[in-house]
Amino acid sequence: MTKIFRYFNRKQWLYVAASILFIVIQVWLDLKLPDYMSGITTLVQTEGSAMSDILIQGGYMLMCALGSMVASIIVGFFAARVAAGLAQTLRNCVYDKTMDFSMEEIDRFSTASLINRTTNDVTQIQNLVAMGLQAIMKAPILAVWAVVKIAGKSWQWTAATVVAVFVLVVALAVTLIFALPRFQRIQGLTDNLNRVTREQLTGIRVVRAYNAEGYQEKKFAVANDELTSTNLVANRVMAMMSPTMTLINSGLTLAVYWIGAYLIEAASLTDKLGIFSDMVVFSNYAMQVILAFMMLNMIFVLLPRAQVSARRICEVLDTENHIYDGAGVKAEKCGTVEFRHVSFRYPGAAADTLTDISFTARAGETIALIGATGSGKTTLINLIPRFYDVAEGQVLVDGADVQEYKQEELHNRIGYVSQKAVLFSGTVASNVAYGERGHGTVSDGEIKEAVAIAQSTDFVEKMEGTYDAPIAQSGTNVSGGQKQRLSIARAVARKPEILIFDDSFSALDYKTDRALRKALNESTAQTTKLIVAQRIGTIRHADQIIVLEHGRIVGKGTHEELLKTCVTYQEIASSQLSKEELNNG
Ligand SMILES: Nc1ncnc2c1ncn2[C@@H]1O[C@H](COP(=O)(O)OP(=O)(O)OP(=O)(O)O)[C@@H](O)[C@H]1O
Repeated sequence: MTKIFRYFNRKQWLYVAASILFIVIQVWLDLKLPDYMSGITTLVQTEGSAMSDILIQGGYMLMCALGSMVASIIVGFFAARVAAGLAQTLRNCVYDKTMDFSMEEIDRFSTASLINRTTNDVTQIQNLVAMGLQAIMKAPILAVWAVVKIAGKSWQWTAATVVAVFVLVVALAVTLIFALPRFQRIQGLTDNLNRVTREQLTGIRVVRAYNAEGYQEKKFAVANDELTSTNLVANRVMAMMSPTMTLINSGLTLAVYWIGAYLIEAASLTDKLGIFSDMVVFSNYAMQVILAFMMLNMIFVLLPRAQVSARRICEVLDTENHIYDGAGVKAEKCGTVEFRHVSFRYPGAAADTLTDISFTARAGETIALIGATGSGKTTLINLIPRFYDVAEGQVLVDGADVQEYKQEELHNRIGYVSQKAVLFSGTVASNVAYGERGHGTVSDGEIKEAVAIAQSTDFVEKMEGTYDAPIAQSGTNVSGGQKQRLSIARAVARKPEILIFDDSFSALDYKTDRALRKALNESTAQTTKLIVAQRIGTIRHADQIIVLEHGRIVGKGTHEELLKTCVTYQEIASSQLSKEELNNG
């Protein structure tokens, strides 16, 4: 939890210092009240006291109470500012860190957990700081000050207060021992619930089409029940604290008056009044001590959760990113890609996904990757933008190892179209001109040109607002093929040296596929293209086709060469092409 304090900025520390000042003022005013009360008790019991004297004392009490209220409001205001500011800083830090994560770290934490850590966990810290700043600071100041005030009054009363505080501390400790592990589980179970809900909502069409609502509901119910029951146990344990506190509080008042009754009875007539007055004052101070611990109790309700959240946030913030920037490369942008004896294994996997991959794509060439599903095509191209680092060998872009590049420099050389087309909420234009490319922003003309190359002009110009037509989150208001074409337009608009298409033509009809490839070849003749494809038709004119099987290259060459030399390619081709097409190469 203390690690989180390093995220306070100077201004927030100033607010904390100001809060402490106002808390001291508040405690001083609170503890002045019993003094005036003692004065009033004495005045009431003294013969000949004037009413005006009592009213004056009462007026002072009122002023103290009002002053305390104002100080408390000011502290609340500062605490809210500090808490909200810290929450904002933490959200920014976690978000920035997550953005820097490589796929390895994202896979390790899971998307649902990262979202939860950025939102729910940060809120837990915010709540603790908002409440804690008032209570954590006030409680010890109040407790110590009140103890100083009552010390020396009567050892019997002091002993009763010590016993009450001891019982209170034991009750707090027992509660924490039971509740803390449960609060730890609650955060993990919340992640799980988020994961199940997310999965269900993103796959809602499949769920409906397969009448799997019942199955999903059961999955959700299991996650929900587990979270609810853990929550219930933890909260029941915490709920015990409030009556325990009230019991101790009432018990102490009773003890103070009981002891007081004996002391008054045993005292001489002249001392009786003094002891009675002391008793009233002492019981007030003793209440303040208990109040301080009750405040701490409030913190202990929030602290365990916040502690777990702080640990989860720090886990993200302290994670060493496996992929870090290289020193930077000044290599001329020409568009060559070379794999030199590359092997790769996913973290935790038992075997290599790619083994000894070597090939070269020269500037302007089109390299196609084909192979059965799971043969490693996506994995291979993901090594070029350095989504993962190789285990062995080297991936070179423009003659330099990708690990030597600053990631931004590397990504500026690449236009990447992922297997699953991704669009962001915004407009057609904002999606096509997305991101930074290192050589100025994408102009309107370039957007139109890229949309035309991606064979999207027709449907974009039919949309209401054309290039400014809204695109919903994840592109749910355009079709799968339209989404793919806009993703291609986005890559083309970057005008990179290297274009990577990961099975990006799969949702296109044959006519559009052909037209798009023709337009791409004409307008991006100088650009090196790496195309993952399932259809032979998409890649048969590539300069080099690489055939992958179980993560190894089993064939390399042109369509005609592979038809003669590579059995795997022949099998793929014979399943897709007619006899004449096969015979004609
Ligand atoms: N993030 C990951 N973590 C662990 N293993 C993975 C991960 N992604 C892919 N794999 C595994 O690596 C292998 C190669 O997957 P990859 O996605 O590269 O295949 P592919 O040839 O692109 O398949 P497809 O044509 O179906 O897209 C598969 O066995 C897959 O299970």
